[in-house]
Formats: sequence, structure tokens, C-alpha cells
Amino acid sequence: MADQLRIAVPNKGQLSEPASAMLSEAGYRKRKDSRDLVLVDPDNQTEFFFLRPRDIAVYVGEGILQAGITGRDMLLDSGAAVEEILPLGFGGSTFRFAAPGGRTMTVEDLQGKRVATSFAGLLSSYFAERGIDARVIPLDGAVESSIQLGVADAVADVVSTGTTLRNAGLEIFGDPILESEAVVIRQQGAEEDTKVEGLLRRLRGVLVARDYVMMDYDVEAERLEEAVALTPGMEGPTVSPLRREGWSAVRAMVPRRSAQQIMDDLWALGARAILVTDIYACRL
Ligand SMILES: Nc1ncnc2c1ncn2[C@@H]1O[C@H](COP(=O)(O)OP(=O)(O)OP(=O)(O)O)[C@@H](O)[C@H]1O
Ligand SMILES: O=P(O)(O)OC[C@H]1O[C@H](OP(=O)(O)OP(=O)(O)O)[C@H](O)[C@@H]1O
Ligand SMILES: [Mg+2]
Repeated sequence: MADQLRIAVPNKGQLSEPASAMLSEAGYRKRKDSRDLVLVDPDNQTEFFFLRPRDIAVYVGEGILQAGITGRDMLLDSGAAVEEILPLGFGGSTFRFAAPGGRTMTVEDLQGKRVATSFAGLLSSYFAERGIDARVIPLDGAVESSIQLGVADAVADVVSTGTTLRNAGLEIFGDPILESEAVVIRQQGAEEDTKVEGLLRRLRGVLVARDYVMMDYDVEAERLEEAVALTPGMEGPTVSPLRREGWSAVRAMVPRRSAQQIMDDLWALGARAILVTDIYACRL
């Protein structure tokens, strides 16, 4: 249907499961079978198309689908007319050079050499921008084997934990070519679309619910200012009178990763009944 929001989602690979999990947390329907190619979600007037992450920028760039989830590296590699509109905080990786004995190498050493990669577009632009004349050897995957097999002198590949490179006896060198993560994309210069805005609002809500917790505590009036300084919240904490004379109840969102430290600091100020709860969903 024409008034449906049509979104591209990775059908397999590293981004597939976390992308579907995030959409499900955002209240969209989840596909039951990982082989399904299309999922219609009539309650949200949305259709999901499960596509290869590498192809997603092409569909969105052609204006066939209004938005998609893919890796920043894949979006840049595609050369499609798309733009990133929201980083999603998963699928984090760096794109890096590696070679045997790479520790002692620099990017300039690649002059005249062969560099294998499955991101030929991205790598060619990188070399062009720096005036390095290297030969890019495009491969589909398992790039780490290319040096041992004699097709390349170095590789440019996705690195997460570094295990794959280490196991292949390769060492990273040079600055990261790119820091990547999963992102929402749309066609370059696309007009504001209320349905896409709605999707983004939901996804931002999931990001906040993942990164923040709700903290409640009671504190004596004399220590209130110090306590509030530790928990400034988003637009200022809610402070309400406690039935107990001279005490207040405070409620504020705090970053999940610092919640334990803030609890310790509040306790030291004399705050009591300090409670932390998950945020299930939100719109800020
Ligand atoms: N080990 C990893 N950790 C985090 N992100 C990764 C990792 N490997 C790849 N990615 C990211 O996931 C996205 C999709 O890559 P993925 O490897 O899933 O696709 P692919 O190589 O085309 O498919 P496959 O590996 O299934 O053949 C890319 O943006 C990439 O940066
Ligand atoms: O640093 P690590 O944690 O080891 O992860 C990085 C590896 O993960 C991906 O491989 P994938 O499994 O997608 O295979 P592929 O090379 O065939 O794409 C990527 O291409 C790297 O090889
Ligand atoms: Mg891969």
C-alpha cells in the first residue's frame, strides 16, 4: 500500500539479529521465520523488507524504500545516494589495514602494493584522497586468507575483537580507516517524512531506555542540592516532599553505566531508599 512505511532490514549477518531485536523493542512486529523476505505490520502501517546488508543502501538510494538499517561502512562503500540519519549503537567495528609484520608498517608503505578487501569502493576513495597508488583487490569475504594465498600484500578489513586477524597471523597498522556501527539511512536530500520521523522517535526511545535507568531516593533537605548535582536528570529531577519532616523524594534518569557509582555517592551523602528501575520505553 502506498501509505505504508517501507523499511529495509539486514536479512542475515552480524546486524540482522540486533536490528530485529531493536525494532521489536520499538514495538514493531517480529518475523517468525528467519527466511521470510517481507513482514507486514499492519498495526504500525509498516512493511519490512529483509535484504542483504550490502544491498540496502541501493534500495534506499533509488527511493524504493524510505529507510533502512545497514552498517556505516556498507553505506559508504556502496556509493549510493543515501545519508545516515541515526546511529544505532550496535554492530560497532573499525575498518583497518593489516599485514604480516604490520606493526612496523605505515599506510605509505602500501604504495605500489596489492590490498585485498570486501569494501573496494571505500578503500579506493581512501587511497585516492591520500594520493596513494595501491592496487585494490576486491574479494567477497574471508579476506584474511588472501595474503597467505598470494593474491595480496595487505588487507583492509572489518575488525571487532581482532581475533580473526590474529588467527591469520596478521597485525594491524595505520590509523583506523573508519569507525563503523549500524545506522538508519534514507535517500540523500529526502523530504521530511512523518512516518520516517515516527520510526526515528521510536528508535531513539529504545536507545534511551537501553542507556538510562530511573533512580529514586530520599534525602534530607540540607543535602538536597548536593544530591541533585549528582542526578541532574534530563530537564532537572522531580523533587517532591516526603511525609517525613525535612526530607525530600527525588526522581531522575541517570546513565546506566554510572548508576552504581551514583548510588554509592548518594549513600555517602545520607540518601536512603535508593532504588533503580529499568525504563521500558520512552519518548523524550
Ligand atoms: N565481527 C563483527 N562485529 C561487529 N560488526 C561487524 C562484524 N563483522 C561485520 N560487522 C558489520 O556488520 C555489517 C554487515 O557485515 P556482515 O559481515 O554481516 O555482512 P557480509 O560480510 O556481507 O555477510 P556475511 O559475513 O554473512 O557473508 C557491516 O557493517 C560490518 O561492519
Ligand atoms: O575482529 P573479529 O571479532 O574477529 O571480527 C571481524 C571479522 O568478522 C567479520 O567476518 P564475518 O564472520 O562476517 O565473515 P566474512 O569475512 O566472510 O564477512 C569481518 O569480516 C571480520 O573478518
Ligand atoms: Mg561479513
